[in-house]
Amino acid sequence: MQVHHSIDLLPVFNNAVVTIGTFDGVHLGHQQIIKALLNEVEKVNGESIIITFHPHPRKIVQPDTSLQLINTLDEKIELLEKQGIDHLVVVPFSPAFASLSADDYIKEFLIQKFHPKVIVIGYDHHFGKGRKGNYQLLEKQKEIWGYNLIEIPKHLLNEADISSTKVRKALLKSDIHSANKLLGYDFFFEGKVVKGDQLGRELGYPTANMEYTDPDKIHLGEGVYAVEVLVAGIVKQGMLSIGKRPTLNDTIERVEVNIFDFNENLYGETIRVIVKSFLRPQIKYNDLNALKTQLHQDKIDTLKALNN
Ligand SMILES: Cc1cc2nc3c(=O)[nH]c(=O)nc-3n(C[C@H](O)[C@H](O)[C@H](O)COP(=O)(O)O)c2cc1C
Ligand SMILES: Nc1ncnc2c1ncn2[C@@H]1O[C@H](COP(=O)(O)OP(=O)(O)O)[C@@H](O)[C@H]1O
Repeated sequence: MQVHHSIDLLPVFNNAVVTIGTFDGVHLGHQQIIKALLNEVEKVNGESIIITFHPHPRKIVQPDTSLQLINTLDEKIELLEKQGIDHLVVVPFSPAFASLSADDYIKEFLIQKFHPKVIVIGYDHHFGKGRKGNYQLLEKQKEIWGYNLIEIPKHLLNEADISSTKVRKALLKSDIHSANKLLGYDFFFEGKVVKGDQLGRELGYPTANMEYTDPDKIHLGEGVYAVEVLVAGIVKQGMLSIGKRPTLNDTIERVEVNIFDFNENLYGETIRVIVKSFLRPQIKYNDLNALKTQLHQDKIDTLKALNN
């Protein structure tokens, strides 16, 4: 997959089959759209192109809203790469781009930059200033510009009943089971390992405390989870805790992971956590000994969850 970060340096595409969208999550619904796209590509012997935007359009149009995205841009690139797309065009979304009228968006952007043979689009897709452009407008102009228009049928999108909003809601309420089912892969996030209170090692369970590396990445809800951890390219098993450490009367939410069969210094490293299943909520224990007993049980439960 070729990734293009500028719309002024695009190659000349051969029978471009394009689809446009945010694709946050690259969930099962998105994967259906991509299948439809690849199907058309085969028919016209063309090249598959996904057009996406960065930063997220909402950040430009409504600058005050805080975003909680399922994927960072790098994660999205990685996930789309696996779908077998030829080109990903990451359009730098700017106020100037946002102010293109729907007609100009079609003419100056879609036609001039891509000369599409086929446009594959969801029934609810909107584009151009004030989100005025839609499927009907593309339909009206298809003879003028000579593209074929394929609508992703409503039932295909609705039947699966999958949306990025649903995935976000599930993640926020710690429902990793539903989130992973909707995504069609296991949710993951990355963080830089920072210093904690150095208490973990005393308990016998050292935990790498993580700081999110991307400010727009969604924060998984509180709880204890069975996970896999990717450390320098190697997958390890472990248990993740997200919470305010009620036992210690802490007030800051910590994201920390104890990696099994591992004993190395990770400070400053970036690690990836792949979240497999929810074990339990955060609990306030009477003392550290009770917490330690629970951590022992969590490890047993994690191994059971990961290895069955
Ligand atoms: C799997 C796991 C589960 C945890 N569950 C709880 C919990 O239920 N309640 C709590 O107060 N702290 C919980 N913790 C957090 C511990 O209190 C924390 O790891 C310990 O205080 C060490 O902190 P440190 O990394 O800053 O040294 C959990 C940690 C892990 C790794
Ligand atoms: N099995 C392990 N799991 C997680 N971190 C480990 C492990 N073994 C060694 N470490 C290292 O020890 C640190 C965690 O120890 P801990 O006593 O909890 O300190 P802190 O409170 O600073 O996180 C990690 O940041 C990492 O550098």
